[in-house]
Amino acid sequence: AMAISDVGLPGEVPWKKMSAEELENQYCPSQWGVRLRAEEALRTYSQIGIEATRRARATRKSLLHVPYGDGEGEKLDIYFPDEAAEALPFFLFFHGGYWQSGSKDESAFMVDPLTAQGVAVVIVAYDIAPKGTLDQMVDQVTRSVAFVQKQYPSNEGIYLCGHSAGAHLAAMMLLANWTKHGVTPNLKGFFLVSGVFDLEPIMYTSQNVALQLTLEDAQRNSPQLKVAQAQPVDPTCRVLVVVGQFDSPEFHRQSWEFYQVLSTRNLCQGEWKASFEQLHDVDHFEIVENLTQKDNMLTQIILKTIFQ
Ligand SMILES: N[C@@H](CC(=O)c1ccccc1NC=O)C(=O)O
Repeated sequence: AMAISDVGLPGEVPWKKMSAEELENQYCPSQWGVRLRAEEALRTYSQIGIEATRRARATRKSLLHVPYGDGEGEKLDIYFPDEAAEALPFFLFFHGGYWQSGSKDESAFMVDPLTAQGVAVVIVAYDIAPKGTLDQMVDQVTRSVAFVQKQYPSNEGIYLCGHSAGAHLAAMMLLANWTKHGVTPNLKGFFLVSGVFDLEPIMYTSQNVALQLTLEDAQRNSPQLKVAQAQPVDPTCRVLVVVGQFDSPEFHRQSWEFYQVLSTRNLCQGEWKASFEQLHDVDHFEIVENLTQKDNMLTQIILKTIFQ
């Protein structure tokens, strides 16, 4: 089969040497599970998310469908710990689904174990494609973070977590210009779970039918290309890049290369306090499904980071 492109240095951009079919497969997470077949893996993920959300809404104090902007899709859900407190850490979650599926209403996976330890959890909705463009989604996520800071100015830290496409949106917040939002959020940590940080290969997959990314869109929205020029907001802010053992080689490469660029001393002084973790025995979906469990490795890493 024809390679997508023959330009680029060999070894540096392995995806450019792949056939269209191979690239499609590398960027189809449900093909890589070891326990369930594709449709079953997606159905299980959705069922666990729906059940966790039902439970969170039934058992936790919450504010649901709170508008963070004027748009119909600009809503977020806040779940609170049982004990009222003035100052809480806030954990914001951005769901995945390749910027074209998923919703906040089936993504409250981590609410139970985090609120039980005194963390407020915010599940953020954004306008997925084709309604929303990538630039609009990045702007919405930026405004959702600014909104939480404005509503809870005495928060004990804002932690951003995203999965897959949501990890991309969270990573874009490393580049945000907060001055035009009238507030600097108290960002203390990023948890980037099985993310995509260089969007160019996505252009050559079926995902781009809905996304319609041009090369300029992809480059402008690729934290992999832009983060070296960004200023760390707070030198103590941690960035954890995590990928599942059974994520595809391309997902492993995306996470590893993003961690590498974060750990490289950059032009604007300093570097991010980044770490990299490959989580044992989980695929692209189990890595998030397991956040419903308090004794899960990633849940423990998140709690340790928040309460260190
Ligand atoms: N169509 C994709 C679905 C997918 O990628 C996905 C689904 C739910 C949550 C995250 C996902 N991936 C990245 O955003 C697949 O079959 O794997």
